[in-house]
Amino acid sequence: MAQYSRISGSVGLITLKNPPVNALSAAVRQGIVDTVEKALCDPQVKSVVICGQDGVFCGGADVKEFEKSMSGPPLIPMIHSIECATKPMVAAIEGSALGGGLELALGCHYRIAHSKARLGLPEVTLGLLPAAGGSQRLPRLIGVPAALDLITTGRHVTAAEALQLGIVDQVTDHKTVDAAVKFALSVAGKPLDARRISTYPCPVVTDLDALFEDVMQKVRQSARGAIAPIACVQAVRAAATLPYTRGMEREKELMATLFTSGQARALQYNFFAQRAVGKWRMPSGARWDTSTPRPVHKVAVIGLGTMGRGIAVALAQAGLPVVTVEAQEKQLMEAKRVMSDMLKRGAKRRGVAPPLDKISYSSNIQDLADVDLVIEAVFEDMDLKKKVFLQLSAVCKPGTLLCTNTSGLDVDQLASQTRNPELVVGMHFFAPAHVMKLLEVVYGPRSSPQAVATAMQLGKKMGKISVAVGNCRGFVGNRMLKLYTEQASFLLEEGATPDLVDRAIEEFGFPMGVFRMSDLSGLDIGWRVRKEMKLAVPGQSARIREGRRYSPLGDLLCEQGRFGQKTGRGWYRYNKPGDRVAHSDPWLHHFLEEYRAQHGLVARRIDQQEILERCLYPMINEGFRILQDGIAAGPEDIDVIYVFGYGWPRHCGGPMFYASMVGLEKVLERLEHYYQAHPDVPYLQPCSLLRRLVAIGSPPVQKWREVIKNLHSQL
Ligand SMILES: CCCCCCC[C@H](O)CC(=O)SCCNC(=O)CCNC(=O)[C@H](O)C(C)(C)COP(=O)([O-])OP(=O)([O-])OC[C@H]1O[C@@H](n2cnc3c(N)ncnc32)[C@H](O)[C@@H]1OP(=O)([O-])[O-]
Repeated sequence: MAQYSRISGSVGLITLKNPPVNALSAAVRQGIVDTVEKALCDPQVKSVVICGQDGVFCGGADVKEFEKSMSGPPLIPMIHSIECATKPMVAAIEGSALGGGLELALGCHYRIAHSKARLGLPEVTLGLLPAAGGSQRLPRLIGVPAALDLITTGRHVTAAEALQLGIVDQVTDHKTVDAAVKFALSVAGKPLDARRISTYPCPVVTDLDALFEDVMQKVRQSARGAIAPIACVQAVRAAATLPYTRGMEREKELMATLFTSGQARALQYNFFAQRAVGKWRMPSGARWDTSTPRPVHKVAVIGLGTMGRGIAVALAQAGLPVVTVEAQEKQLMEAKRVMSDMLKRGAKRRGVAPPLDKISYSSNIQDLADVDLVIEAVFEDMDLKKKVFLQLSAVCKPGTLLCTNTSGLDVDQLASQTRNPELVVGMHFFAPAHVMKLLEVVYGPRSSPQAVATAMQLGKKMGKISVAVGNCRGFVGNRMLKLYTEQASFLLEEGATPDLVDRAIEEFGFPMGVFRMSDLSGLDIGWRVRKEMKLAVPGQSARIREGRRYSPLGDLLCEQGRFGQKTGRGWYRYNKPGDRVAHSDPWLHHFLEEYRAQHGLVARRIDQQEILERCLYPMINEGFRILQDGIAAGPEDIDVIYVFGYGWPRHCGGPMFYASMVGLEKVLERLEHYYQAHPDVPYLQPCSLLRRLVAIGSPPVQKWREVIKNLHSQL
């Protein structure tokens, strides 16, 4: 909807009304067409201001409409008619002007923005391009290099940057609509020919071919298989080389390919999934909107290894006072030096003062008496963590939330050490914790909804995408990852090499293959856990343990001191310890051959399809088990965890969305096939939820929650 009024005698005011972001739904587009016509026909009106209600200009096209057949007036002619208007049209931009919202503003003759507004063309993040003239108008307005940057990354710019780039004409700290009305009065009756961006020639670029070649190469590299960034470059190239109308035809053509692509569906699903995970619910029925978080004014981090340091830095960067505790004096001093550097670097990047005074350092746990929330990040050892929780329970004031950053240990066992188990939750950060977006908030059977709400809110304050999940070994992310890494080792036993497996995974779109990733994080971490579980026994190379297939390859490498990058040797060879460039290692290939000979294994040719199916489908199957067990509330939770914590390519949606794209029947059939071929790997057996979904006709991923709910109600 759009509302029309006349103010200050001669200014027509059009207000977009579609909360919460005034997206350009069919009704809003119709409203704009009608009110623009009204303003142009009103002889009293000399100029027009377009604004959005509730402090938001416009969040762009209504993405929810993309799934339906299009109705209402199309966007392109609507914006074109605004540009052609014979009365000055002024966009008053508050909050956001994104995508179609900015394209609408670019159709106006002038743009006034509030200093806190943010502008951008983020269509690429939804698998699209700015196809309401944005790819053709923006380069004409701000030049090709700047437009390429904005359109291919989708980044939002501040009003100040928008002014500097020439996207807006004026920035105000006052009421934007008032400033726009004043401006509209001042330009009434002035000629408009020079204000119609579509008539501008695109600013000349010397050596256009070299520029586009360079940008295309960079985009291809960072896109990791995503098609939208490439189409964005092609569209801007059309703006730089073709007249406007032909450029618009090219924009339309490119958009047509993207619009119906699986990647666009995946990215748009992911956009809504990110928002869905904020609306968490627990199996008890507790929910995000009925649980009130406790106030958190002061936080503590105990244990200053890599994770603890990153967490404390992220908290300080979010503006929270943090008390850090590390028992060993030497480690404490080293952490202080490293964390100060991290804070300074981060502040320099963001152009702010480093929040050094937010962090205090102590070696005495008694200093945690007055904090509201503690995040324990000591060594991943249950006995040690239990001791820490016992101490915390005695030291902290009543009501302090006690959180553990364990990556998979039983949160409930830790809770049982404390006076108030309902105040214990897991806060599983991902390394480096001040950079990675994901946070798994893990509730145990006794965690209170208030504790979950508090951890979720703290995650939000820290700029994390937080997902609430239930308590089980490895939670969601690591529980699924275990099968992925295990399958990769099995593939080596059967004839693959680390390079072959990694190439297939990286071509799929992961930033790093499974073995490169293992070398980066260190093979010794998993080895230590397996030794604790008595699964790994030094000197043993048996391939069946606890009645099922086991690959001792990782253990055998660790026994040789090959821990990955840090030792300069792992699944790959590095020029020196700590080096990051992985080289294929003839030693390893020879070692694999000997290993196969020792176990009577005959190497066979393994193709890319098998690598992907063997690595990804068992993970997906485990994802279905996680849903069936109620550990994750819906497929969106799993997908968000994988995209933001494990590098799953966003344009494939996440493992569960990907399964729905591939077809659940196919996933089921391949799992059955692999289970038959490897009956000693129990988790290859298709899970009953997957079978159930296939049996009822493979409903779309958005409907799975309903099926799961019915399944649970029948139990
Ligand atoms: C061939 C056809 C030709 C078509 C031509 C199209 C051309 C055009 O170039 C395409 C586009 O514009 S593509 C679009 C390009 N635009 C973008 O990519 C901008 C996407 N939006 C954003 O980045 C953020 O929402 C804002 C920064 C706007 C607000 O952030 P915030 O204040 O943290 O708020 P929040 O929590 O994020 O959202 C609140 C609620 O609004 C919902 N919703 C939001 N935008 C929506 C939309 N466009 N739509 C629908 N819904 C949208 C959101 O789901 C949530 O709903 P819930 O039910 O309450 O959960």
